[in-house]
Amino acid sequence: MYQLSPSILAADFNCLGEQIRQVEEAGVEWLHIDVMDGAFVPSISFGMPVIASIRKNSSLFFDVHLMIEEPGRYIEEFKKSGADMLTVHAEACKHLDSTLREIRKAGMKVGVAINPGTPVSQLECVLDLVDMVLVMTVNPGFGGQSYIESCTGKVQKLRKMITDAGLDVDIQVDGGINEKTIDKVLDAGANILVAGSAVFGGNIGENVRRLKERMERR
Ligand SMILES: O=C(CO)[C@H](O)[C@H](O)COP(=O)(O)O
Ligand SMILES: [Co+2]
Repeated sequence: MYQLSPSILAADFNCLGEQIRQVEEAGVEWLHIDVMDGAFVPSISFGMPVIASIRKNSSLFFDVHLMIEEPGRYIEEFKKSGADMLTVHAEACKHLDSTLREIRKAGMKVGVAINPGTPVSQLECVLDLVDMVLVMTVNPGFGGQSYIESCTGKVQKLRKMITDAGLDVDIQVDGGINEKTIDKVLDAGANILVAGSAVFGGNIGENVRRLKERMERR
């Protein structure tokens, strides 16, 4: 299964509902929602009230990327706001195993993310608890950054780890994904692609069509 998950961090918040409607109309099924706390990452974005508000008018799969310290504190609140999946950073959880189990128990899909400086070996003990691993391909905190080349090898390694373990886990990549970088991440084994600037910069429908076309060739 391949999915394009547009990151609303790059959307125009003055007409957020309308822009989400446009990606939905262009045939996207997932929406990437970046929550930042100003502690785990330098920047602050938005939280549950915004998610609850956009939930009212969208049936997209809400893929919520939590760039917050100790996200285990807010699992129920994110569930109530309408999240379908919570992805937490391995670096942000003191008790990663129990946080991942709690997300599952709350009835959501489970994701774990790693920063560019974190090796994939760190995930070995939790791979069987997750539906998806998010390999950050930029340092988290801001949209519009350039893809970090060393992350391609991490995706390859992770795909091998998952296959060798006989598991069915999605690999998401996030940061600097565009028409120039899309083929190498797909070749490396990623199947869920986040794109912010490459979707919301310019003609949304046309951007989605071009990126999806590259994924559908696989
Ligand atoms: O998690 C993120 C930043 O921390 C965003 O999802 C990411 O930056 C997407 O933006 P772009 O496609 O413009 O790089
Ligand atoms: Co993100």
